[in-house]
This record gives sequence, C-alpha cells and structure tokens, in this order.
Amino acid sequence: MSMIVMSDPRVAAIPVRECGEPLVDVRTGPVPLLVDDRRSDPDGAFANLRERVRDQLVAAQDRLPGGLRLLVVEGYRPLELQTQYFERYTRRLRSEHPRWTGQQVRDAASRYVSPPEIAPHSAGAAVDLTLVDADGRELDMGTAMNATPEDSDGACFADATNIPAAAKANRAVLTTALTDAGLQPYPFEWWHFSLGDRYWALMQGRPAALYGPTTRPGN
Ligand SMILES: C[C@@H](N)C(=O)N[C@H](C)C(=O)O
Ligand SMILES: [Zn+2]
Repeated sequence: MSMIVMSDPRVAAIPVRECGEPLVDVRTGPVPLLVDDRRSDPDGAFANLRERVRDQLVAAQDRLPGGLRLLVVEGYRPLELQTQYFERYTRRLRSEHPRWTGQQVRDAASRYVSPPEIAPHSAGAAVDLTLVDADGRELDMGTAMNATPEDSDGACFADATNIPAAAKANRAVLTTALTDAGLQPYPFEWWHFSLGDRYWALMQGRPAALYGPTTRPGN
C-alpha cells in the first residue's frame, strides 16, 4: 500500500467539486449501522456521513462473511474538533521531539490526524470503524482504534507485521469489504476509510474530490 500522508502536497492539490450531497445519520435509514458512543457528541454529529458513503458502507457490510457487522465509531467531525485534534497531537510531537523542524512535526502529525484544511472527516467522507461478530463483540484488530504510531510501535499501520496472525486476517476482512465497495484505506490507520474526499481522489486517480468541508444544517 502506498504510504502517502494527509499533508502530502499532492493531496492538497486535488480540486474539490462539491456535489452538495447531504449528511445522513447512519443510525437511521433503510439499513441502520451499528454505532458506539466512544466519540459521541450531544448533537450526534459523529454518526453522520455523506449519503453515498453510508450507502457504500451498507454494501460493504452485506459482503462480510459469517454474520460479521461493521461498528462505526466516528464519521463526521466538525472543523473546530479536527483543529483541536491536530493541534493537540502536534503539541505532543513537538514536546517529544524538540529538535524536529516544523515540517517534520507536521508530516509526523499528519500520519495520525489530518491537517484541518484537508480533513476528510470534516467533509463527511471518512469513517473510523471496526468489525463485530454476530454477538456484537469486537474482533481483535491488533491495536485499539486510535492507537498512535508512537504508542503502538507502528502496529496501527494497516500493513503492520507486529500483530497476531488473527488480527492481520481480521484487518484483511475489513479492508477487502470496504475497498470492494469503493472506499479508500489509509495506510497509517487500519480503522480509517474514506470515499469522495481529496485523499480518495488522489489514490483512486480521480480528477477531483466530490466532497469538501461541510456543516450540518442548523450549525
Ligand atoms: C485521529 C484519527 N481517528 C483520524 O481520524 N485520523 C485521520 C487521518 C484524520 O484525521 O482524518
Ligand atoms: Zn479517521
């Protein structure tokens, strides 16, 4: 898998041709998806995604073997929250690596959190998710979701070799179902997939992104 970070200038160079598709709450609709409350917010913004992204997740779930289901943890992320995540992690890296240049800090931070101006979650195009079995138990994916590269010794990277064989197999099931449905994996995080954003467009050879930063009605 090509290891392009979110801060790569090729991502920012992709134009956005906003198609205006609405955000929808993935907990409702014809096939409600499972969503847990780890990243919940009072308005339920975290459970929203662009309609086509939701539809393709439903299609991916249909392809899962043996009663497995998707468990969505975080979809839409308002720009202010993305900025908080990025700044907090940047501060951490700066204090842990006082000799790094600003660019080194930015590139390392961008492996784990997208710079706000790119932010696929703030476009409603990206989702952090995992797999559960028929009883709702999470499968072993080798690390907790949102484990950092530093804290997991790189085991959060999709192709990590320092995880058990069963976790590698579980990651492959998740990635195959989602990529078959047109979503783009992010090589630095086994749980992050997107469709329609600039990263997706770059990696899939599309001329433009379908979705730019958006807000929810009334916000
Ligand atoms: C912070 C993590 N859950 C995440 O979503 N990272 C990606 C790269 C992002 O911020 O878009
Ligand atoms: Zn994500």
